[in-house]
Amino acid sequence: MLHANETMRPKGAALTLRELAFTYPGGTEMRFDLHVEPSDIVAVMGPSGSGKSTMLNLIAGFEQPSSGRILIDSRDVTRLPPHQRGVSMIFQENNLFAHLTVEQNVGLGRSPSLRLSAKDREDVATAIERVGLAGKGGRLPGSLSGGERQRAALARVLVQQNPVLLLDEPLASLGPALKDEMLDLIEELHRAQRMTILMVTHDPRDARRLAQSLVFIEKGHIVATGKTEELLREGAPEALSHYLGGRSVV
Ligand SMILES: Nc1ncnc2c1ncn2[C@@H]1O[C@H](COP(=O)(O)OP(=O)(O)OP(=O)(O)O)[C@@H](O)[C@H]1O
Repeated sequence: MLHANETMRPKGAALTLRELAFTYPGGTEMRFDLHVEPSDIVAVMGPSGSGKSTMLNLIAGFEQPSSGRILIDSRDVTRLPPHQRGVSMIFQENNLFAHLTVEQNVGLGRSPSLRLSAKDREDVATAIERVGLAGKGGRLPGSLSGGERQRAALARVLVQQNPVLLLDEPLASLGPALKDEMLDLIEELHRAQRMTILMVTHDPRDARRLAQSLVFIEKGHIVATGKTEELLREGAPEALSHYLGGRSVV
């Protein structure tokens, strides 16, 4: 369904976290060190409360680290506002403005003031079509299903054309069939745009399906990284095996 073309050309950026430190008021310090190669897809796993969302929020610029650096390719984005980082993020839900149509929500990915050129409008329409929402551009998010709303959020990512995409449990509220469709779509988008992807998931099947690499976080630190298959097999580090319970066996 998707093809890379002139307007949506392949790209991805290396992502590096260097001694990135952050502490919530009254919490203990989290510290992240990570390097992701351009266009890799990385699954981020770990127990509830371990810091997965916090790490993504730091990368996106929604939280500020107390020290350390975030590099996207060789650009230091640590102190840049979110919209200047080249990072898109999709959450579990509430990715769309309820009072704006699908078209407008997607258009925001190109212009925050929705001043769109003819070319922008064309790209918005193409993106909406690519995620399978043709004919639904005039709808408000409230009249879409949960899966369709997540598709609209992906269409916005397409027009943003950022080299890094962060997915914070984007499939968690979807049933199994819809989840599969979304995974297919994410794979297709990745083939077309080659963005570097970090995806938080609690489901080892999602990790296996999409991500070559896996990062395991515990208590605010990355305690294991490696190839997804290897880490998910028996013999994974103790903390990861414990977290996975019986689910690690292929
Ligand atoms: N705004 C906040 N203020 C204070 N503490 C917070 C805040 N947000 C998160 N925390 C705490 O920071 C820790 C890490 O939270 P985070 O949301 O990053 O975990 P997570 O791994 O994404 O969890 P989950 O899998 O449940 O979504 C938790 O102990 C959480 O209670």
